[in-house]
Amino acid sequence: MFEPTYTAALSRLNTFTPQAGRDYANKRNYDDVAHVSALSPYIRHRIITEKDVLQATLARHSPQAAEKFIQEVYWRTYWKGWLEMRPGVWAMYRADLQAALNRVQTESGLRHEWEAACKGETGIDCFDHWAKQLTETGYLHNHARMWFASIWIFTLRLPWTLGADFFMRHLLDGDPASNTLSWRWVGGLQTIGKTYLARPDNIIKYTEGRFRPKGLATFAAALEGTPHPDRGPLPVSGEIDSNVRTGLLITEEDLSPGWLLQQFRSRATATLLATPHRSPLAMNDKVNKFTHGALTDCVNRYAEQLGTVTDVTPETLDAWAKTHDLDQIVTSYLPIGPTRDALKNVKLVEVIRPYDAAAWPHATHGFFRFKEKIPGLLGKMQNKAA
Ligand SMILES: Cc1cc2nc3c(=O)[nH]c(=O)nc-3n(C[C@H](O)[C@H](O)[C@H](O)COP(=O)(O)OP(=O)(O)OC[C@H]3O[C@@H](n4cnc5c(N)ncnc54)[C@H](O)[C@@H]3O)c2cc1C
Repeated sequence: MFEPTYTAALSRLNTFTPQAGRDYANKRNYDDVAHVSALSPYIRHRIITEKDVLQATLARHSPQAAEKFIQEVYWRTYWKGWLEMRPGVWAMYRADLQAALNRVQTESGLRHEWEAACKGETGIDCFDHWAKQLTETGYLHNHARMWFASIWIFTLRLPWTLGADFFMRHLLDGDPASNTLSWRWVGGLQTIGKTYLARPDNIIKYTEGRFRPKGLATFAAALEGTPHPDRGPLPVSGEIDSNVRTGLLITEEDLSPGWLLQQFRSRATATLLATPHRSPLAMNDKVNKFTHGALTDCVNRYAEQLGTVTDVTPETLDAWAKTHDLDQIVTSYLPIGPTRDALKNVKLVEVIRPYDAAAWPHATHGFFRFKEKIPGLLGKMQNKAA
């Protein structure tokens, strides 16, 4: 269903764009991929960027007509900015997940229920269907993700971190900010006291009667958790020194390095995948293949500007830089998440895209406040290179 190439991303964008106006606003909540873009695996890895998607949308629709779709694209941006200012939430998720996985090792009842949920063997037919759809295709509609997370937390009463990890292992678009914070939102940890309850009438309506679940939780009491850490400063973009020997690092966080290559000449390029670090457990091989294929496609697209290309690991990156006699390694900013964690001991010049730099400072509170800035952000975006 998802070919990991720029050509496939562009083709999907072109096919979807005519629908990004009223059709999307009216039908996007139906659990049917025909009414949404299915662009997330591409945008997540910046095979095409948020800016590409927004510009294509605005070339076809007015900002008013495509308001809903534009807002959805900005949800990703908002979540990323929010997490950048509270990196402790990601660290807490990873620690709580490890604790939940330890419980799975020692508590056979929990292990049994967790395995049944992951295999789609709970007896709740819609939930079982989505579990299988996710593991088989690497994609779920947004509404299905919300219902699934809600049933996981409030009906099956499983630890939310295990559910978030299940998504991270199988989603082609598995994203530390969107995934962690959406699961927290469903469980009532993100917007304090506000939970999301999956209701049978809503599922019947938006699956057009395919599912009529019985026995779902009728009440969703917010989970208890540590309060949000205080908001910290945003990261500052690195400055490229154009007088020294420079290499480029490409990671799965940004597979459109053209905007960086306009700023310096790369003597050599290193490529690094941190996909296996998305979970302490084994990743679905479809996810590994998707990021690997997308990285190969990126290298082929930019081959003439990259110099010698070498696959590296966090452990071999320094040695690679020495071999090529580099003074600096430039990369697109690594957002909070597994790639950043894996490279925490390596000195890099991380450059933040102007799109992110303009939007992230507004992710201070809830999305409601953020979305008021969207018209201004769209205006700024048109004048910036990336
Ligand atoms: C529990 C849960 C977990 C999620 N985990 C992830 C994840 O790991 N990775 C991920 O990319 N998205 C995640 N989402 C957000 C959202 O479900 C997906 O981005 C969306 O379903 C992707 O499908 P699409 O491209 O067809 O979306 P469309 O409806 O076509 O939307 C267009 C684009 O807008 C962005 N977008 C839309 N809705 C959201 C949203 N709620 N939050 C953030 N961005 C959004 C995506 O980039 C998407 O490609 C999660 C949502 C929930 C409720």
